[in-house]
Amino acid sequence: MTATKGLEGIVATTSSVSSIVDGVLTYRGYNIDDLAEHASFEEVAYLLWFGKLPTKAELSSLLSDLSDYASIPEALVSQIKLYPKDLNTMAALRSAVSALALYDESANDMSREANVKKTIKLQAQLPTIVAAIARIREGKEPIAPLKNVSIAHNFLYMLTGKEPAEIAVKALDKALVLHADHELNASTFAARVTVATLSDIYSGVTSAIGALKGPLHGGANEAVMVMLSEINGKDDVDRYIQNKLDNKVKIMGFGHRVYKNGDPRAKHLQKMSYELGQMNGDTTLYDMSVRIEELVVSQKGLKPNVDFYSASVYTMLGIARDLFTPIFAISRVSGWTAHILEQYEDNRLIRPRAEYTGPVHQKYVAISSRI
Ligand SMILES: CC(=O)SCCNC(=O)CCNC(=O)[C@H](O)C(C)(C)COP(=O)(O)OP(=O)(O)OC[C@H]1O[C@@H](n2cnc3c(N)ncnc32)[C@H](O)[C@@H]1OP(=O)(O)O
Ligand SMILES: O=C([O-])CC(=O)C(=O)O
Repeated sequence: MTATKGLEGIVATTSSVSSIVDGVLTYRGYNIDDLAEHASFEEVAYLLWFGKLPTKAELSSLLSDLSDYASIPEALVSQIKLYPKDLNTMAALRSAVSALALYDESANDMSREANVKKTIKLQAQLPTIVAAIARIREGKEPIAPLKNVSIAHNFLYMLTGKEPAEIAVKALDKALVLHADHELNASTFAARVTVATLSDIYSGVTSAIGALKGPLHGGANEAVMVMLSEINGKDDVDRYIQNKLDNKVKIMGFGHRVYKNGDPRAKHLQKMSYELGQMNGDTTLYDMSVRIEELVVSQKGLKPNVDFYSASVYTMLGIARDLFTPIFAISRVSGWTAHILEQYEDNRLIRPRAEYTGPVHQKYVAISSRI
């Protein structure tokens, strides 16, 4: 038995949810460029869950379910109020989603029907939970979700209590489309491993949130913003990046396990970053990002991934840095749950082997004789 570090190149499952072939990302066979240009996030979520684009009637029924399920239990709000104010938002989200299972009578009902309902509930409730965490940690009361608006619209509204600008809703909606699914990324794999034991959907999503939190995965978007805020304007980019590269420090938002010629989602976020900068009359973050890209591409041959330009996009939308990764979760829960449903459909326990590298033939030594 020989291990492959990080399971690189190992095909661990079959899936019909999304694919990456020759650098092209598709959801259920639809190219991400096409979806980013034309589809709403809710249409994409429907596509991921049910394998086809919704008709008008199907979409309107989904929107109505999402609206009906968007509130969260009062007891959960009370729990969030007990979290420390200087919380880590992803840790808070992980805890809150785990707790959500306690308030769902059907949490352990493993029928397809119950799991589809929980899928839609999780999608509806995650934005409400994230907005509640964001407000409560600032000492504010959470804001109840609006009825009959998109997830992007509702989330921005629940953060501030103000009607969001149409351009902000459109930008966030597109970002949600771009983040919705990504084949067997680490958090999706974590979700599939968890539910393959026939554990419940909340356990799967809680595992996934834990995996997404790390800076080598979803946490990189926040780390990109930390980097941008440490750089003193465009003229300071070269000094800062050179110093990191000379010291072999990774530049967050660059590189990818699967894409070696660039992440197809990055160009959409780059364009949004440019457009939002133009609209706000300040392209500093965009300009800095472009210069960072030039340096990292020329010196390391590494291209930006989905996390790189999303940092400047979210900042220009007025969103706090520590909400970037939770926003990733708001989108990716659509993909996680699509994979969980797929796993349940044709399940087998996921249990690979490890190549043992420790000592052998050890003899037990009584504690009195140990040194
Ligand atoms: C949504 C997402 O999850 S997208 C990914 C988000 N993560 C990041 O942006 C974090 C920064 N990037 C990385 O850490 C990596 O590129 C990963 C984790 C995304 C992919 O990692 P892997 O396929 O395991 O590549 P690995 O980390 O082994 O890197 C291979 C080589 O490239 C280098 N490298 C990889 N990424 C970077 C980077 N961002 N900056 C500088 N060097 C890098 C490594 O140092 C390593 O060099 P070495 O061979 O000289 O030691
Ligand atoms: O696929 C990966 O390894 C990481 C990624 O880009 C994602 O999850 O969107």
